[in-house]
Amino acid sequence: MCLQECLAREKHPSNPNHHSRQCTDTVYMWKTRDVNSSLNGYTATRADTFQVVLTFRREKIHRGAFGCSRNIFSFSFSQVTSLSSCVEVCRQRSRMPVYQPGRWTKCGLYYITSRSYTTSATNKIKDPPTPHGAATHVPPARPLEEMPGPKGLPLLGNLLDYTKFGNKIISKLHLQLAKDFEKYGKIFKERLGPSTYMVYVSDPEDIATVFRKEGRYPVRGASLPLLDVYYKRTGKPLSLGMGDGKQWHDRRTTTQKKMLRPQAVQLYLSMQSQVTDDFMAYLQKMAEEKTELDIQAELVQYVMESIGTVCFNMRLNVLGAQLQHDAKERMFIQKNEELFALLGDYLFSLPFFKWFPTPLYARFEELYSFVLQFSADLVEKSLAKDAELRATEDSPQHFITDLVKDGESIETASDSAAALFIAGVESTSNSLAFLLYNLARNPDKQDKLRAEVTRVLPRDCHMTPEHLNRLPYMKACVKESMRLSFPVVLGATRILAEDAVLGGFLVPKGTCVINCNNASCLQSEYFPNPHAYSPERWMKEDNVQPHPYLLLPFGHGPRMCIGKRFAEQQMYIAISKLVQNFTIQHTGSEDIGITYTIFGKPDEPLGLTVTPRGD
Ligand code: HEM
Repeated sequence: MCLQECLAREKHPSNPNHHSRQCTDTVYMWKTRDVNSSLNGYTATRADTFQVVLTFRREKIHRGAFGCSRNIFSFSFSQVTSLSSCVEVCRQRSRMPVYQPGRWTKCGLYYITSRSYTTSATNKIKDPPTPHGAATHVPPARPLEEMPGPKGLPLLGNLLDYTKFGNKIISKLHLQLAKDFEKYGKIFKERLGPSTYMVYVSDPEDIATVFRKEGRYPVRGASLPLLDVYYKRTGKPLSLGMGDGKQWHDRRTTTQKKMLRPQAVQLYLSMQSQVTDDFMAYLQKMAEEKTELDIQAELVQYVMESIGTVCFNMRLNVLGAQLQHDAKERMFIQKNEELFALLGDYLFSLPFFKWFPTPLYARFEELYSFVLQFSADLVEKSLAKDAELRATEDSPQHFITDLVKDGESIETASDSAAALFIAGVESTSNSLAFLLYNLARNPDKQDKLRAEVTRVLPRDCHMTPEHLNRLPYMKACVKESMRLSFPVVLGATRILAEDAVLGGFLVPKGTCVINCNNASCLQSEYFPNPHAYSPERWMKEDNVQPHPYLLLPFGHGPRMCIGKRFAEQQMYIAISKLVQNFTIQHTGSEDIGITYTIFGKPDEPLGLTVTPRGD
């Protein structure tokens, strides 16, 4: 029975000449039924208002908890030709995922006639009788070879695109990817070498599928070949976050308990708050003395001090220090920055250095040896200080010693602290710089954030977990800044552990897939007015939340960034205290772009000033 017939049968009980009313509530339990086969065949013909209610269980990523999302959309009948197309429009508008068993719970369908009254009579729409033997129409997945993408050379494929002669220079990769997505759609492939394919995806549903197919020990695929060669040559044991399989997993397990559990990270909150308060005092003093500051450089030193306090449980005293050109700390900052630039440049390059040590490899080794030695010296000092402290204090908090207590060897624990320090400085300082920039460019948002912070956090008070829980707008500001200024050159990459259907193509197990959050984050389909800085998009009161896989700046799943919570906590404290005490202004050029190493950096000085607030 089609809808037209269905409506024609329904008469208002008191006035049989009037067509009705609310036609039906729950049409289908989508958990068990396929949307296309269920809804096709009902053709809407009347120009009445038509509402579709979609309800599904939303998986809250990272926590394993579930929530429910309900969306209602109205159409006139003339806008739709069939219910399935209408439901699909709603689904896309509300950015709900495509139907999956277990995720969808209910799809309700209502009619409100042009006379707009309803009766209690409801009429359940039944499935159209399926002709015997007719198969549900699910288009078969197409082979990977048919997926669109840039044509490559016969043997090399697209490899040369990633050299300095090609269009995929890492520093501006995001711009080329945006063009590719526009040209090929939400998914495209490249060939690296004779038969190795790499697939780029930007649809959040495809991104979710990739994470579901990443396997127990996810493999990133786009590894850092310079590091691989370094560890092979030197024979040193692989550091935290390196290698794959069980070896990677075992190396990470103990450390991750200290870093990703909210309670564990909160233990470091007061240390990070103290460093932040000292930073505020330093900025205040500089303002009083009318000293001009390079805020970006100050942020790097601030993050270094803070992450150093966490990893080594001691102050490095780089905060606000006027570091001499040849000071080891300054050299660490510079060399670490160059190190990440080299790692990024050689992400997809032809690794000649695997076979013979090129000058580039020699430079890399020099830089890496320096930052490792710098961190190892800090570890040594830290352990000596800890031993001293233990003589007087019962159990002072100490990252390395705590890892040892949990079963790590002292060498492994020390190596973890060093690795985290190296990774943490370069990543977080850049994200923080962009956050300040975005707030400076949007004074109304900055004022709104300040109002929230003022309400929740007394001025001379250390940040506590309770304060953090009451600052949703601040968290939205951080999220939105990461959306606009995506912090890593590519979203998380994965080698598929199983075959997957992505964008209608069958992508075989073993293929490297790149989840391009940096592209999806700027698509107007998902984020209306995508270039505007609008933290409100992430606020709970906004009914329609962005799809949970659209923005994953720290990756996702068992291989996600191990420093995520530390980095977030760092940014939360810093930005709350900064807006509370200062007005952040932007005096630089209009639109500052991003240039990528592994991490995104402003491509010119940000031109930020901070002015103390009198209130
Ligand atoms: C804004 C700051 C940061 C961003 C945007 C960021 C981003 C990322 C991303 C995208 C990954 C790959 C995740 C995946 O494949 O799913 C990653 C991995 C990693 N990050 Fe971060 N990160 C940040 C801060 C930090 C900090 C502060 C630390 C250390 C304290 C850190 C240590 C690591 C490590 C060790 C890995 C490798 C994990 C593994 O493979 O097991 N990151 N990060």
